[in-house]
Amino acid sequence: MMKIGITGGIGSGKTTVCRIFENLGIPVFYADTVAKDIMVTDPVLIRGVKDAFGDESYDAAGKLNNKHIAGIVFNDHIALAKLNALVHPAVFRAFDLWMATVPSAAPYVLKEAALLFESGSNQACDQTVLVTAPVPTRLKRVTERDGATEEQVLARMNKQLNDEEKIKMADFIIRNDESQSVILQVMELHNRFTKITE
Ligand SMILES: CC(C)(COP(=O)(O)OP(=O)(O)OC[C@H]1O[C@@H](n2cnc3c(N)ncnc32)[C@H](O)[C@@H]1O)[C@@H](O)C(=O)NCCC(=O)NCCS
Ligand SMILES: Nc1ncnc2c1ncn2[C@@H]1O[C@H](COP(=O)(O)OP(=O)(O)OP(=O)(O)O)[C@@H](O)[C@H]1O
Repeated sequence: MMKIGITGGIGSGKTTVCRIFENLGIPVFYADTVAKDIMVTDPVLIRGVKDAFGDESYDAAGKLNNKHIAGIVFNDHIALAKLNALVHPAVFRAFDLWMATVPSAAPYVLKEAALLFESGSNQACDQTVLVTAPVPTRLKRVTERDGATEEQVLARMNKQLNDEEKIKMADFIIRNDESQSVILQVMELHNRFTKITE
């Protein structure tokens, strides 16, 4: 089964784009959502997170204290590397398990990940798609969506590769800058990927 990796910086709109592919019947693995899920369900990972960032990383009910962890890792690159080293291998394993559940009739699957290139996960994909949008647009989207400050969003942006670097690595680009139809761009790629697998 052909695997397409899809990525984009914070607020680029990759999840929005993936919802369109889902409406076309394409199975999508949301790595960021799965990461959040396993961080509260995988006992080995929970122990590792507590050891690295303190017991206050979880509340009494076992809910992840996102603010606490984000406050540490997006201000300290060594702490972020430690978190990534704990979470990313577990997400790779979850992806392999998910692949085994995909209906064989699906023409291809998408793996959506904020850190597709940074984590090396692109190497296990047949093709890659990058969703781009100008930085001011992305800042506006995320501050409105999450109620975050520009500084908080910039701190995350600075921990991700910039678009210039990712454009060089990606096979296809979807421009989500509101100047052209995203649906048409998705349809064009969908037709191309479907043809490859015919
Ligand atoms: C640090 C955490 C607790 C912050 O939680 P919070 O609810 O505030 O943010 P959320 O998970 O919704 O992420 C929002 C966006 O932040 C950016 N971001 C998240 N984690 C990272 C990271 N490790 N490096 C760079 N950017 C990141 C992405 O653009 C992501 O889509 C959480 O993001 C986390 O556990 N991250 C580690 C897992 C990870 O690497 N996820 C992303 C790729 S799989
Ligand atoms: N073309 C667009 N026009 C208007 N709003 C948009 C557009 N694309 C995305 N958005 C909005 O911008 C916000 C960010 O989009 P989305 O959550 O898809 O981005 P993302 O790349 O998945 O972000 P993150 O890395 O934070 O997970 C959302 O609130 C979404 O509804």
